[in-house]
Amino acid sequence: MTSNRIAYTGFVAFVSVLLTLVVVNMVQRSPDSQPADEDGDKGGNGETVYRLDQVAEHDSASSCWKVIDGVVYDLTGYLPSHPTEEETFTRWCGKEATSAWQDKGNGRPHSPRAAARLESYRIGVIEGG
Ligand code: HEM
Repeated sequence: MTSNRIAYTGFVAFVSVLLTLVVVNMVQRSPDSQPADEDGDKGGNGETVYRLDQVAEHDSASSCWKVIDGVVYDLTGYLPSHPTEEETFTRWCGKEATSAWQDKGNGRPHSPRAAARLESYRIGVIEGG
């Protein structure tokens, strides 16, 4: 009787551990089951992949996304800090802005300090980019 009970307890413990492992495995394997931001799809490396038409919806000072070198940045929060008149910065919101970033519209590249700033606004990559 006692050995039966021990066997039963052992069996229940075994099944519990097994179930826990199965559940943990399922949760780890399905990052896609979490909703992606703004309709973006999760790419292979876990970064959100956006299409240009999704970026194009964020074309104003109230929501300003730009694509630079295939990377998507949400620069809404940076806008007030940019050291030019607002329009210089906002005219590129919602757009592919690599060339504007590279030459500032005046032929001069941004500084390494500016490039470091940029990285903190990264939200994903562009589809096929
Ligand atoms: C993509 C469109 C952009 C345009 C057209 C643009 C243009 C300019 C212009 C005209 C200046 C001032 C003049 C000069 O320094 O030569 C400037 C300076 C600056 N911009 Fe931008 N900018 C853009 C995006 C950005 C972004 C995304 C950041 C950072 C997140 C940034 C950070 C800075 C900083 C820190 C400066 C001061 C000078 C420097 O460090 O290079 N800019 N930008």
